[in-house]
Amino acid sequence: MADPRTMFEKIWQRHVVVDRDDGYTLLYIDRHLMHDGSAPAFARLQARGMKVRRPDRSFATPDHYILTSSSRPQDIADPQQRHLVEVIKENCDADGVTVFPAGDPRQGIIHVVGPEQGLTQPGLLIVCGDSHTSTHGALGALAFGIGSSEVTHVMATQCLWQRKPKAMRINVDGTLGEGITGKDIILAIIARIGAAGAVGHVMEYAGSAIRALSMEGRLTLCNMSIEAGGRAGMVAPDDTTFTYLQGKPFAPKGENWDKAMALWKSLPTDEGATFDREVTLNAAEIAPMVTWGTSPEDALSVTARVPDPASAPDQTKQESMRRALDYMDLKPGTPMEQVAVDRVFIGSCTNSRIEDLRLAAKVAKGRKAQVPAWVVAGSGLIKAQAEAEGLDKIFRDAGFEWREPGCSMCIGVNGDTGLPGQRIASTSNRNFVGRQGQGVRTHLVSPAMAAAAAVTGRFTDVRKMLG
Ligand SMILES: CC(C)[C@H](C(=O)O)[C@@H](O)C(=O)O
Ligand code: SF4
Repeated sequence: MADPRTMFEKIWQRHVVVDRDDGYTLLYIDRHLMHDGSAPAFARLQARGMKVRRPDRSFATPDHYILTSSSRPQDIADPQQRHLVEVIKENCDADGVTVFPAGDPRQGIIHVVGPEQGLTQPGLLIVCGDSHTSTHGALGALAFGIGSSEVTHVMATQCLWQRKPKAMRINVDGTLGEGITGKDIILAIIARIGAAGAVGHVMEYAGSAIRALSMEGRLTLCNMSIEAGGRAGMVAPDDTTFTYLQGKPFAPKGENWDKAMALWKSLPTDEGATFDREVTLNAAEIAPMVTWGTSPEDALSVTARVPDPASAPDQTKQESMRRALDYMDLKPGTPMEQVAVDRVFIGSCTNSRIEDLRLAAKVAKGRKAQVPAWVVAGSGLIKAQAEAEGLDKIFRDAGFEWREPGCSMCIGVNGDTGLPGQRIASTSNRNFVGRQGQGVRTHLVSPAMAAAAAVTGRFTDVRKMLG
């Protein structure tokens, strides 16, 4: 029998065009996903008189610069941003690339749209000029972010030079408590291994708690692999994956489905395959998580207290903790549940899918938001589905704002920002200094925890509010 291989190894090998002596490998790309930020890469391609080589393998939608107050690009006040949103459609149309433009019901955040359209499939090699491309690994694809010049390279050649990453497995065994989500798992993982804990590695998430996760939960988990420094995140395809994919617009049909299934079932890591590193967590020990600092690794249970820099192992760490606490305006020893929030944001490619909105609505139902709270669905289709289920009404009745799909306040390059000094409970993936606006203090939480913060005005253990 052949040597046991990891899922990453199997997918990597299927895409090797050539191995070069200097350690670089030319890989064939199955899917190239693009967003409005890919416009400069397109311009470079055009400057060389070239067109997209495989338009049938390329897909785009505007997300970063789109407004969430209106889906009409004409309403974007900043001419440069309006140009990015409009030109991606023009470029795609000119080269025959499928695009879901502003105003199209399928438009949304590219990492939400890919899986939703069935473009993301097990065994595929997927790239996009965006670090959160790791999201797509939730379906058993190998998916990673690339730089802008690499985007042009893929447009021109459908290939990409890469150094082979190492493989790491994160095992999460046991049963999650009620109200604990994929977001809490990934924050617990990053708190454990650190924001650089997986640098140079592809992370495979395994174990009974991962198998029990829905597709949405797995997408959240893989989305934040990059926040642990991982090159990619993956979950082996199983019945959850197949059920999710079946019938999606770009999923294989009929005989092709059966063929695809045969391949997909061969992808999971073989028994006895070895990883460069393994980490194990117990799902039962994971509480609703909240970040206190300015890195996703600064995460702890909502029942904990703001940590004391004096307890840090070395001086460098002590100083960085002090800086973070200063920016976040938090005092060591304060119970997280006593920290009041000024705003709430439910959205982003981490947590804007239907299950996220259902969970947040369950907490918001019959209660009243104490602070401004936004709900931004990840795509037009999710927004429509939520409306069909009456979730928008639950949110509106509870005083939440229901907006158009896009990256929105996850990054704030689109006008959706907080005010200096505001503290935001956010379902996004980055709590960096200034990420949601100058001087804004971001705390990463799950959609359930965000809704709980909205209706209580402070961080509240959502377990007390469910059931
Ligand atoms: C703008 C884009 C390139 C960037 C990324 O790579 O992730 C953004 O999506 C982000 O989340 O910071
Ligand atoms: S939602 Fe946020 S993290 Fe995701 S692609 Fe947009 S800006 Fe990046």
